[in-house]
Amino acid sequence: MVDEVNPFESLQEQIDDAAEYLDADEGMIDRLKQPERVLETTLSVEMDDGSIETFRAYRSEFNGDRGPYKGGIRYHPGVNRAEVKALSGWMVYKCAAVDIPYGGGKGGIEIDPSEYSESELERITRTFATELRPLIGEDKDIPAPDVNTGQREMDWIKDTYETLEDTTEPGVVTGKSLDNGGSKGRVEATGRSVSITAREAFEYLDRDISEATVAVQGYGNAGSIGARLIEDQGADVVAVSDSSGAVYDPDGLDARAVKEHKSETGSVVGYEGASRQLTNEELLTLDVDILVPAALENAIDADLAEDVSADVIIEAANGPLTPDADDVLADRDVYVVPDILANAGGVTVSYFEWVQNRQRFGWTEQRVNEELERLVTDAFDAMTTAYEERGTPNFRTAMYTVSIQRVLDAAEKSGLFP
Ligand SMILES: NC(=O)C1=CN([C@@H]2O[C@H](COP(=O)(O)OP(=O)(O)OC[C@H]3O[C@@H](n4cnc5c(N)ncnc54)[C@H](OP(=O)(O)O)[C@@H]3O)[C@@H](O)[C@H]2O)C=CC1
Ligand SMILES: O=C(O)CCC(=O)C(=O)O
Repeated sequence: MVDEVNPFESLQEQIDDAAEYLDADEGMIDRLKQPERVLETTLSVEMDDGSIETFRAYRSEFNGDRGPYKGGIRYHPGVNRAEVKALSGWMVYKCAAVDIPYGGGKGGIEIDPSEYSESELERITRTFATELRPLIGEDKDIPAPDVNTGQREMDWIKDTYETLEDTTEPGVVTGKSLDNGGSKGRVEATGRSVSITAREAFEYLDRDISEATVAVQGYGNAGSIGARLIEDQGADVVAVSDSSGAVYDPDGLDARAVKEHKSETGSVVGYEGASRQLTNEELLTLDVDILVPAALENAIDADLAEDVSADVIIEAANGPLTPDADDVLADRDVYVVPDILANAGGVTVSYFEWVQNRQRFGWTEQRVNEELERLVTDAFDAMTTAYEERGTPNFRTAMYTVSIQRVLDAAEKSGLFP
């Protein structure tokens, strides 16, 4: 990872790059480059042995022009203020890309959750939810899962909020378990948009995805399901990795079997169907057709980008390429489907979950997946149209021009600046 690149500065650079193609007031663009507010707090929590431990925690509300703030909660030792600000900004432009009525937010706790028991994690999460209570609500700010959080944490947050508020408000968080008001298809949704956008990119380039080879960095929710759904289109997933290393087989791994192995042993490493192990760096530069970074920010910098051999990159992770890497890849004609579209399936089905919660009416999985397909392919078309008509250097800048214009239109038409 390239730690010295500040993801918040990357976000601002991405906005500036797109603004060059828009006829927008400079002040309006500056307004879209800063969060509206950031909560930074310390959680003090009792451990199982009776000691007290403290944790830094954050929630950034970036922009609410198009609707309530929306975005996940991350548990990771690398969480910090700049990262959370960047992630919340990316949410704004992601929700606008798929045209769902949300702004952007993101939160996190600086913690390695693998070092804590389930009961400690529950107390940590409930303490965070208590701190978040004044900010969140189904019309205000709606958290969801991100790295190292999932249904369990969302259920705890919902329960804490509803208890403190003495209400029933399932739409206060999304990504909940089905038993607690979650949506069918939410667990698979991020991987599903990864696979839909891979298919669309191959169609756009007039290539056959069933002939493609694929490497996936990160084998959690986004990466493992993305791999499985791309494999279902006939492609060969030849390499996958997690934080312990990578496994490789030129004839193709079995994405489901690797996931089972990881669930049983904690890592993809040691999967017996692989012909050999690789480092994460070797995986990122493998000679494959599709590369799917699905771990964390800054996985590929300009130097590494020179050695990337894939033709198409589908950004399942948020912010996996530095802006300099983007420039190198555009010069080398590597197509990058940007995070704000490729992984937008997660927040899109979160939106469907929120709609179902408000309607008190559950949708079938078929309906969820059809609506997801429609919103993601519409966004892909809007991106490629902007790419061709505006002549942007890459898909990312094209997608940002579409998203920023939508946010600007909402702000202007609401009479924000009479
Ligand atoms: N979950 C969601 O709905 C969404 C997630 N995303 C983004 O997708 C990315 C992954 O999130 P998600 O799948 O939810 O998270 P998970 O926690 O489910 O998985 C993260 C995966 O990344 C791996 N990883 C972490 N560090 C490295 C590293 N240095 N090298 C290789 N692999 C690494 C982890 O390995 P290990 O298992 O060993 O810890 C794990 O397999 C993030 O950028 C997130 O913001 C975007 C949209 C929605
Ligand atoms: O489902 C959501 O609301 C947000 C998911 C998320 O954090 C993301 O898209 O990065």
